[in-house]
Amino acid sequence: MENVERIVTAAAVSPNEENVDRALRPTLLSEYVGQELVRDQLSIFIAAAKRRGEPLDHLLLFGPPGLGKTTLAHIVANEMGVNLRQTSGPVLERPGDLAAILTNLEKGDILFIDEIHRLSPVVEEILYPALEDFQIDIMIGEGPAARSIKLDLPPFTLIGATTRSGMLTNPLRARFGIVNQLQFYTVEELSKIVCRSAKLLNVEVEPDGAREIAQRSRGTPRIANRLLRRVRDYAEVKHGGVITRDVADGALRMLGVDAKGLDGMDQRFILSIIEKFGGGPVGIDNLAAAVGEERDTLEDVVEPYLIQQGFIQRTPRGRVATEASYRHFGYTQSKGGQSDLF
Ligand SMILES: Nc1ncnc2c1ncn2[C@@H]1O[C@H](COP(=O)(O)OP(=O)(O)OP(=O)(O)O)[C@@H](O)[C@H]1O
Ligand SMILES: [Mg+2]
Repeated sequence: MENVERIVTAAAVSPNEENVDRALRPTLLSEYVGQELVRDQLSIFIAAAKRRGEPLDHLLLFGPPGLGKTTLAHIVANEMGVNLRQTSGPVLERPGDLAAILTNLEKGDILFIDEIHRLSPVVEEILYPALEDFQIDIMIGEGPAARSIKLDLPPFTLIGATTRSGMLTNPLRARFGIVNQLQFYTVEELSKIVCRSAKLLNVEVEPDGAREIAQRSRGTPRIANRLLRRVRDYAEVKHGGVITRDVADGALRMLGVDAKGLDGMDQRFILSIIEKFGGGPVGIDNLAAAVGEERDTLEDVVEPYLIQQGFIQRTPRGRVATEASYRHFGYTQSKGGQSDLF
């Protein structure tokens, strides 16, 4: 099914947006806003690895889309002063695809594999000895003449990124020395990101305007940057270009993003639980059918923020709408899960 474009979807929606992403990407750890725990850890590990003249330990980054995994991988390469080779799980179809990349790495390089949970099992097999002993076994020739040879690789660092750490196999996960989970950003952190991006985009934004955008960005820098660009258009056409709180509010309202940053998909998701399934519990497959969206998208993109904000709960019997959901949509929750509009 085609994904309808959501204004607050966390995934990059177009190649053009990926270019903007790149332009707004911080390049140093000190410019990377928030994620303090991750930043503190990495700065120590990076300093130690550099002092020993060794590559950094293999690093796994996980968390919902748009929180800064790719950005962080590039920052690590930059801080280590090494090259970064970028690929992704679905692109590496055959063992040879990965072997070709591995044998071309230089000492200390970083190999960044995005969507690492989507590596095929045969490709993953090649990766194990590569990560552990910096060696790969490759097959040369075919049939009776086929033989396996061992190749030494230069020491390198793998950075794996995934939105679903639960889908990684245990042997793969065990080979990462550092595992970091990225968290949703606070409004203060997102305000900082909006102000920084505004400067880079040459847009004038008042502190209250930045805050208004931050509050409605679903805890996600990519969304904050996207909303900033849309609000900028609105400000230029209607208000001489300056983003004030009122301008941001007007623009976001027009775009259908509500006061909590929930967009049409979030709203449909929560309202289905309340209106079609009596508040839940309801299984994710039934919900996916009810809102016309794929299960994976709901689980990776829509749900994490709604859970973090306390709008829904995941229980063993299915999804449940919380009191906060009922309140947000103007319902009272009466006993027995029935709901009435005030
Ligand atoms: N900590 C941060 N500080 C400032 N800007 C950030 C930060 N994290 C992310 N960004 C901004 O958000 C954009 C999206 O981040 P990024 O592409 O790294 O996300 P991602 O986690 O790799 O997403 P995906 O799962 O979709 O690949 C970046 O272009 C960058 O401008
Ligand atoms: Mg990415």
